Amino acid sequence: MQLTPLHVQGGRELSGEIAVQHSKNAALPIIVASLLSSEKVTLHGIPRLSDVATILDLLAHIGTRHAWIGENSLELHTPEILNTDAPYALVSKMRASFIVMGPILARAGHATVSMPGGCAWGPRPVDQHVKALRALGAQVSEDGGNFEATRQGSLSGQFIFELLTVGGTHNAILASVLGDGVVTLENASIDTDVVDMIEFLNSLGADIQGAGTNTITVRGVSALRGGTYTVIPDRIEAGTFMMLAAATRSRITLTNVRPDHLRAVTGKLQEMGVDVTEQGSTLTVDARNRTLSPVNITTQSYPGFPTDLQPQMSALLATVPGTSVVQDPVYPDRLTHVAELTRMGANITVSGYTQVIQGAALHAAPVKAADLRAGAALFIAGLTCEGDTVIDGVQYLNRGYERLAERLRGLGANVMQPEGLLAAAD
Ligand SMILES: CC(=O)N[C@H]1[C@@H](OP(=O)(O)OP(=O)(O)OC[C@H]2O[C@@H](n3ccc(=O)[nH]c3=O)[C@H](O)[C@@H]2O)O[C@H](CO)[C@@H](O)[C@@H]1O
Ligand SMILES: C=C(OP(=O)(O)O)C(=O)O
Repeated sequence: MQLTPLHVQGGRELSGEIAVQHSKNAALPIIVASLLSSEKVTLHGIPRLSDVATILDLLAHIGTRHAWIGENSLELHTPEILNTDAPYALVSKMRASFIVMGPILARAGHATVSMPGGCAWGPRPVDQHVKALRALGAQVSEDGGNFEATRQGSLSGQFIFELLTVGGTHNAILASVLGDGVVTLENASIDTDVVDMIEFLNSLGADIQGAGTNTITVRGVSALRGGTYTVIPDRIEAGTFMMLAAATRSRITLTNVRPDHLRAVTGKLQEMGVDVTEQGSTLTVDARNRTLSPVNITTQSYPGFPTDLQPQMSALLATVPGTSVVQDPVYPDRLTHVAELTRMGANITVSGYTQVIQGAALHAAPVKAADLRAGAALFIAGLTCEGDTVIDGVQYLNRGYERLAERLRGLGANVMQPEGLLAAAD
């Protein structure tokens, strides 16, 4: 859905407290994992986002009935798998949809899932998902833009991922939970979103060992029961707000945070001279009256600096005098923010996946977000400068940030609400 542009008038200090939403990237696989149980599952801490609406549309096609039972609580029930396919129209909207392959295959014995296609910032392969399922005994073929997976018996055996993949680890675990085989995944992702999905599945009776380590063992069980689970706080939203506080040289307190999930981000902000203090699930970022220093960043898998915060960090560093170098080898083409920040006066030179950023004051300009985190970067940049920054492509922000304009207005941000920004998920 095309939304009217967002108007941001910055150049003022922000202050106050903001509650961080629960994690989009943990919630999506947990919603998908609910497909493995034929009983009712209740999830708390589900952010109201367009990505959540998209995954619920896909699950409705597969056979899930859902009901919102509170602002951020959702009941899901999949008594049986009605359709074993995930069509292009639904998968192409959001790449995370590809992991429905695992649970459909587990419950129905076969699954047809459209190839996910590229993102705004470049290719996002799924070869590791396919290799893992094949190594564990499934047959996977490619036909007419779809992957078709079938299995005769339970999945079993060992797979060593060739690289760390969050989605690949999700998919392989989801395919292995039901049955009587034993699956060992080596070089598996230790990402917080993988750990959260495993804890959810184990709470329904799955037998998955090794969460948070590179070796995950899944012992098949005959069925999962229903249950209730609360999703972890969103470390990417928290990191976005931390960078917003630093870029606007403000003091902001974030609640509903897991500071232990944000060590790489906190460390870099401290290295820049930002004061970050933790107290339980609260984190205060203070950049008032400070001269910030440039830093170098290289993205990595968790617990390294996340690629999902690279554009926001680039926007912050574009305001910090001196030379910073930002490298994103995880997604080398994730650079759609650069041309738009340049329209706002940023001095960024790109070579491969490396940005060399010479910090300077930015100025307002009309800009366009081409993806979710690029949109967040432009939002941060707009809040650092006076004048009217008009951000087009607001629908991307709705993918990942719940009621962003309204919540930031609570911190004193001057953001005009475009029509439709609240109506993200139903
Ligand atoms: C919905 C969700 O949770 N999305 C996150 C998830 O995406 P996603 O799970 O898709 O990302 P992966 O962790 O799989 O990708 C990491 C790296 O592995 C590569 N790769 C991945 C799979 C594969 O089969 N082959 C392959 O080469 C990718 O191109 C990338 O370079 O983790 C990314 C990396 O932290 C984040 O940017 C996304 O926001
Ligand atoms: C890129 C993201 O999500 P996805 O993997 O669904 O594209 C993100 O959350 O920043």
